[in-house]
Amino acid sequence: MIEAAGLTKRYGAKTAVYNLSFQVRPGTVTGFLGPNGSGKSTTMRMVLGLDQPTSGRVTIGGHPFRELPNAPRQVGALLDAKAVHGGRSARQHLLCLAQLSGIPARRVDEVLGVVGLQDVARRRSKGFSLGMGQRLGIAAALLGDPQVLLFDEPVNGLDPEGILWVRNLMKSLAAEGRTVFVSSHLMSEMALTAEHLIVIGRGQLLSDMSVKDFISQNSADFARVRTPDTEPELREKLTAALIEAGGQVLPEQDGGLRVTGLPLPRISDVAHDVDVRLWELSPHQASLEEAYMRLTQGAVDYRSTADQRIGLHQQVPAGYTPVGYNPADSWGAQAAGAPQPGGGYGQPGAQPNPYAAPQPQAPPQPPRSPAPADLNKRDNEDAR
Ligand SMILES: Nc1ncnc2c1ncn2[C@@H]1O[C@H](COP(=O)(O)OP(=O)(O)OP(=O)(O)O)[C@@H](O)[C@H]1O
Repeated sequence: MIEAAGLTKRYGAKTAVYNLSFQVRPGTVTGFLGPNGSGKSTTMRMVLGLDQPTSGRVTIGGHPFRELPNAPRQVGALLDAKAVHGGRSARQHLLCLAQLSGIPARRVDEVLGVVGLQDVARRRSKGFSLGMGQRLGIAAALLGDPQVLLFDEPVNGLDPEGILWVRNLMKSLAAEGRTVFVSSHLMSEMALTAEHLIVIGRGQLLSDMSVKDFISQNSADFARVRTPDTEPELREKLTAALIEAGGQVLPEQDGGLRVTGLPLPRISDVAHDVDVRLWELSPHQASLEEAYMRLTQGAVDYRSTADQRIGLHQQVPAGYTPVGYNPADSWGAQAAGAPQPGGGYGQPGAQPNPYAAPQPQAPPQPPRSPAPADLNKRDNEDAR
């Protein structure tokens, strides 16, 4: 098990990870999701002892990585697939790693077979495609047959067949009882691969729950309604009547309406009562990708100016406390120098929120906006 409590990392003035607490359990694939720059790699580097936390603590099986006896046999990781000596062949690269960790050479051939690189094992890795490089990185992670595996964006550069292969590999490793922690910025991919999700934004925990719970909490049902395009006033009339009847109504880009809070028959009755004809009345479910984008939209560092114009830009609200694992119940409360675990911003004992101060370069923030119309394209296309 991987356990983080109050994990914080600052690089000078930049807070990359803030007060992060979570557990990654054996026997399941845990997806680690967040937009670009949200702190996934920094967190993984701290798990692996490659970066020292500014405060807080992270352990594997109860020990900080650097104190693990024979760490390469216990923990395998793919962090940067390009971190390979390009002049060496795939086999030589793995042999060097194996020798450093006292792993027998026959294991090198085994893992080359597992990742499907046996036929190119003697080719220099500098000629490898991005996907082949990812496979070599995965082979290196598997070398010590470890119980704990971390993969940072393992499907980067892989073709659909490669993506499916990684997905099945992660699941089979977890089914063998291993702890599998996989980062991605793609909700759709994680929904197919992981059973548990840890979502972060700007280094902070946004959500920590099973994929099943994430779906049921975030994939709200809604109705799509369209009135005749030729009579725009009917749309306005129906909107007012539906709101009057207790529904929430959002306009969609194609002229339709997204209605929540009213069952379909009631919407039909309301339309009939105000004498509005309908061209469409259909049930839908918000996609998982949309739910993820809504969750993280306040925590995206890099964004198209077009997105800003349509009001997608929000800050993580001050005082926001994610629902999830609270390490105050275990050893987290004792972590040396750790901020009060579980203390959200604005709570007693919490460190000052580094994100609460207005960002000087940030554009003016609109109030929390309804679901942006352009996200509705994936209606009824639940990623699962
Ligand atoms: N060595 C460093 N020095 C300064 N800032 C850093 C350093 N490493 C990371 N950061 C910053 O910390 C933040 C988190 O970066 P990190 O690479 O952990 O995010 P990420 O979620 O892995 O992003 P991506 O999905 O783009 O790989 C970013 O703003 C990044 O610029």
